[in-house]
Amino acid sequence: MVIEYNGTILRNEVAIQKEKIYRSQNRPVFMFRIDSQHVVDATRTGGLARYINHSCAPNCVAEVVTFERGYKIIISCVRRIDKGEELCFDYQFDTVEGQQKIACHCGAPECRKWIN
Ligand SMILES: C[S@@+](CC[C@H](N)C(=O)[O-])C[C@H]1O[C@@H](n2cnc3c(N)ncnc32)[C@H](O)[C@@H]1O
Repeated sequence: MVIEYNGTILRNEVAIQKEKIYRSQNRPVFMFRIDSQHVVDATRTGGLARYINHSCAPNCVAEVVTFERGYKIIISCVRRIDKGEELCFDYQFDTVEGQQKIACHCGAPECRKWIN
């Protein structure tokens, strides 16, 4: 394990409302989907893991671990990481029809060109 992605677990409906509020306040939004019903909101309560970028050839993986009392998002390395190397994982965003595409700048030879 490298780091835990901390934040507040929200139901979808609440997350949608919160996102609207953050955007109206010009805040960057940091959210991680854990399943079809829940999102971890790291915008106000999150730690450093929220700053981890996407890569199509990542050195880490994000896994959702389910407990009796909730969830944890664990970021683990998938290979040796050199000192000073940026941490990254594959966001595995779903492609949503009509949603604005985000160009990927990971720079990997196998880059898929888009994050979503
Ligand atoms: C959780 S934030 C990551 C931290 C962010 N780079 C920052 O400085 O706050 C996710 C956002 O970062 C940007 N991002 C992350 N990985 C990227 C990549 N490989 N290429 C382009 N943009 C990326 C996208 O705008 C994405 O929506």
